Formats: sequence, C-alpha cells, structure tokens
Amino acid sequence: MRGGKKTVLVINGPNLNLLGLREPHIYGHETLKDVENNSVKLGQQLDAEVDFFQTNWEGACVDRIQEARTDGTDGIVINPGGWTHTSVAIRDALLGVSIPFIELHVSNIHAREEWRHHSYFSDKAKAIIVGCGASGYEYAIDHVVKKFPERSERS
Ligand SMILES: O=C(O)[C@]1(O)C[C@H](CCCOc2ccccc2)[C@@H](O)[C@H](O)C1
Repeated sequence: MRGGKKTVLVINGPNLNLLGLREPHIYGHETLKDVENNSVKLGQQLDAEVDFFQTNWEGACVDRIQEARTDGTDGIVINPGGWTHTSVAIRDALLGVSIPFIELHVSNIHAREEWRHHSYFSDKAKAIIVGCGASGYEYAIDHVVKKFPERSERS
C-alpha cells in the first residue's frame, strides 16, 4: 500500500520498448507507452497506484524488484520478455522479496517455438496471462488490485 492505495508494479523486460514498432503480427500495434497510459488510467479507475518499469538490463531489473520490497508494492505484473526462458537471477529476485506476481506475455508462448514453452517463472506465479495482447496488462492489474492481499512489510 502507498498513500492508502493498493500498489501494483508493472515490469517489462528486454526489447519490450519496441512493442508496437516491430513484429506487429505477433505483438500487436499498441506501443509500450500506450500500455503504460492505459495501465495508469485503469489504476485511477480502481483507486490504485500503478508503477511502470522497463529495462533492457538484467541487473537493473533485479534492483527494481528488490526496491519493491520496501516501497509499498502489493503485487507485481511482470513480462520478463526473453528473460522468461533464461533468467534464474530474476526468478530468485522475485522469490527473495516474497511479493506475489503475475507472469504476463503479449503472445501465446505455448503456440510458438518449443523453446518458448519453458518459463523460469510460471511455477511460482500466482497467475499467468498469455495471448491476450496488450489487454493482458489490464486484466493482470485488475486481478492484483481486486484479489491480491495488502502487504504490510516495509523494511
Ligand atoms: O509474448 C511476450 O510478451 C514475450 O514475453 C515477448 C518476448 C519478446 C520481447 C521483445 O518483444 C518485442 C516486441 C516488438 C518487437 C521486438 C521485440 C519473447 O521473447 C517471449 O517469448 C514472449
């Protein structure tokens, strides 16, 4: 909670800054800025705080997740991008802060190449949303706000 409001952190991993600009037949035409704007607007409608973070650097992602342990974050929505299939470090960071999270993918990774079918996050995620395009971010935020418990830990 921050300022008396449920607080959701949305994290996007590498190359998702190109969302809507490349491979629209796979990832759609909405840009990451569109997603951020829609997410913040939904937060206002739900009387919640939505923080938005994107990085191409794995260590910066770990640092942002660790920061969430003490900044009032109640739940995380993460699209790990390519790290989905490679990153034990980010899995460890999520488990280390003990913040419930939803794993999100714009595309349906289970209908794509075999190597995309494995995720280092799915077995620990509270929920997984795939294949809903940019709308998935709003579904995930709504779920965190309405279904995830408030966290009291601040230290
Ligand atoms: O479907 C998803 O959201 C993914 O997380 C996107 C990742 C790709 C992130 C890069 O996204 C781009 C978007 C537009 C243009 C280029 C890359 C991919 O490696 C995962 O398997 C599934």
